[in-house]
Parts: sequence; structure tokens; C-alpha cells
Amino acid sequence: MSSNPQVLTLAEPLPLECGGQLDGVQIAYHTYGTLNEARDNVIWVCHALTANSDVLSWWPGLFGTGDYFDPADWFIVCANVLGSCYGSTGPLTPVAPRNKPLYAAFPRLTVRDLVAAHEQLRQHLGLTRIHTVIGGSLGGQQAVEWAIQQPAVFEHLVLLATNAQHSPWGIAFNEAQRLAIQADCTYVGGGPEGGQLGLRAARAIALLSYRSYEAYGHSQAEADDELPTFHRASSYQQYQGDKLTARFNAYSYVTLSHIMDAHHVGRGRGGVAAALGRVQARTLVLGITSDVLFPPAEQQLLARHIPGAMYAEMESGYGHDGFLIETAQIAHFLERFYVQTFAH
Ligand SMILES: CC(=O)SCCNC(=O)CCNC(=O)[C@H](O)C(C)(C)COP(=O)(O)OP(=O)(O)OC[C@H]1O[C@@H](n2cnc3c(N)ncnc32)[C@H](O)[C@@H]1OP(=O)(O)O
Ligand SMILES: N[C@@H](CCO)C(=O)O
Repeated sequence: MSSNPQVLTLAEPLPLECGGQLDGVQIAYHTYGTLNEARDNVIWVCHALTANSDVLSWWPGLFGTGDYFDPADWFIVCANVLGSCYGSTGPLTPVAPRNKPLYAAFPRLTVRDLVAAHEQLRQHLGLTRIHTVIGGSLGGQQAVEWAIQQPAVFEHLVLLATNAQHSPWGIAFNEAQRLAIQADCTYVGGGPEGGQLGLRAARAIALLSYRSYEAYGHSQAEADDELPTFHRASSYQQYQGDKLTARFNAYSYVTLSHIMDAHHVGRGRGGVAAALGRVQARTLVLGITSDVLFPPAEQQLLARHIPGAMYAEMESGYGHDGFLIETAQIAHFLERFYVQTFAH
């Protein structure tokens, strides 16, 4: 991370959806820019699977000086999710009562638990109104869940490449990755470095769902006339696995993928349509044409059931990760969205 996060430690135990609780929860967060006098310039960013609270470092082109969300204009908040490894309580954090990390025994959290923790942070920061909450993928799952729980807080909701309930297809991808991690014999009892070889394979599997046939064809094509001694695409897979293991751990990865799998806004609320119907924020839902993990149909469903939501689709060959890359298109649709909502 390019700058250190601030950390809030919750005074009270955090009750979990599974029925347990977490004591001494820490939430790492970044803020950028200044809260204006009217306190109406807050943008809250919910990050995806392996990112962190330093949104300026991982969403350049959308967040930063001269970008659509410029800290000169906005008070931007981004918090690391529970279960991750960038400062918020996760599987490698020593937790009470034994003050030791729980590793693979870390509790099964849900998106609702992530929201509950960040709701405590929102209250701690005294932010009664959020101009926009924005998130893609797991971040979008968190943003929509939060807008359902606290409909009066959010004026605008921006959802990218996400869904209302995780799909059997998405769960199957995650299970394949967990199987790779659990096949690494260091996963159980291996300490902080446990399962890293498995994580390397898991990231390589995940990449297949984050990119597309076209993206691989475009960036990893080989010369026609040579008998290859190695394949570019093979080396790319290995490199991406190495890149993630250098900055992430297997226990957080398993925890977060289970969180994604359990995501279902309709649970206990009479179904998805009834839950989405509670959203009061003006909503923009953005799908990506080549997203095989969260296909446009999932975005269309969100937009169909969130009252008055606007739906748009980004043309992109990048696949699911297009939500991190296609910043010019995102800015274009944001501008249309804000102009339209301002006019009403
Ligand atoms: C501490 C931190 O890093 S904070 C966390 C940062 N990450 C996040 O926040 C998560 C969200 N971000 C992401 O998922 C990604 O960064 C994305 C989707 C935005 C972009 O993905 P990238 O991996 O950067 O892009 P892409 O898929 O084009 O791969 C490019 C990389 O692969 C390398 N590469 C490309 N082809 C090959 C190949 N055939 N063999 C080996 N390496 C290759 C490139 O050299 C480049 O390496 P670099 O990342 O060291 O510069
Ligand atoms: N590429 C994203 C996951 C896709 O949502 C990440 O590593 O956070």
C-alpha cells in the first residue's frame, strides 16, 4: 500500500450472521480529501476480493487527482473488509481470548458481517449521508447489501459486475480454487505461510474467470512458426499466481471466497426482489459484455428490481476485471447517471 491506513478498534464484540461473535474487531481504512461544510461530498468505496483500503492505488483512472472522483472535490472513504489481510481483522490476526490467529478456523463470515463492521465505521466517522457508495464484484455485493440495510443513508448506489445472489457457477469456481488450496498439505497447521502453493494455483484458476478468451488471445498469442519450448499463457498463469502469493494469504482467500458464495440479499427477506425493492438510493448498475463470472444477466436482474435503477453495459474484451480497467467507460456512464438523476 502506498500509505498506511487508519485503524478503528470496535469497543463491543461484533455479532456475526452465523450466530457467533468477533471480539476486538479492527477495521483499517483510508480517507482522502476533505469533508465539506454541508457534509454532502462523501464517496464510499467497497473493494473487491484481494484489494485493500488504499483505493487511489488500485483504481487509478477513476480515483485520483484529475480523475472522475478527485480528492480535491470529494471526501473518499474506503475500508478493508473483515477476513482480508490489509489491516482489518482476518485469519492471521491474533484474536481473543487466546490472542492467537485462527487461520483455517476463522469464522464463516457473510457479506452482512462485512457491512455490519463498516456500518460501525460509518457511525464512528459521523457520516449520516453518503453521496455515493460504489463497488464492483465482492464490493458490489457489499454495497447493495448495505443499501438494503440502511436505505436512508445512501443517495446514490453504483454497482459494477456484481449480483444479488452468488451463482452456482461462481460458487463452483470458488470451490475449485479452495480445493487447490486445501490440496496443499501446508494449509492446515502451516502457520502464516500455510497453503501458499495452493493459493498460487487458485489465483491461476481465478484468472480464467476474470479475463476472457479474447483477452488471452490478445495478450498471450504466440509466434505461428516456432515449436514452443514454453507457452506465453502458461508463464502468464504462473506469474499471476506468484504475484498474488507475494501479497496475500491462503486463509484470507478462502474466507473471502466463502463470503462471496453465501451472498444472497433475499435471505430471510422474502426473496431477492423484495430485498432489492427496499433500496432507496438512485442506482446505476454496470455490466460488462465479456464478463463470464458475473454475466450481464445478473446486472440486469439487479436493475430490474431496484426501483428506478439505470442499467448500462460496458463493451470490453477484458472480462470481469474490466470493472477495474475500463475507467474511461465507467466515468462516461457515471456522468450520464449523475446528470440524469440531477435532472429529476
Ligand atoms: C499491495 C498491492 O499490490 S495492492 C493490491 C493491488 N491489486 C488489487 O487491488 C486487486 C485488483 N487489481 C487487479 O486485480 C489487477 O491489478 C488488474 C485486474 C487491475 C490488472 O491486472 P494486471 O495483472 O496488472 O494486468 P494483466 O492481466 O494485464 O497482467 C500484467 C502483468 O502480467 C505480466 N505478464 C504479461 N504477460 C506475461 C507472460 N506471458 N508471462 C509472465 N508475465 C506476464 C506483465 O509483465 C504484468 O506484470 P506486472 O503486473 O508486474 O507489471
Ligand atoms: N481481480 C479482483 C477480483 C475480481 O473481482 C481482485 O483481485 O480483487
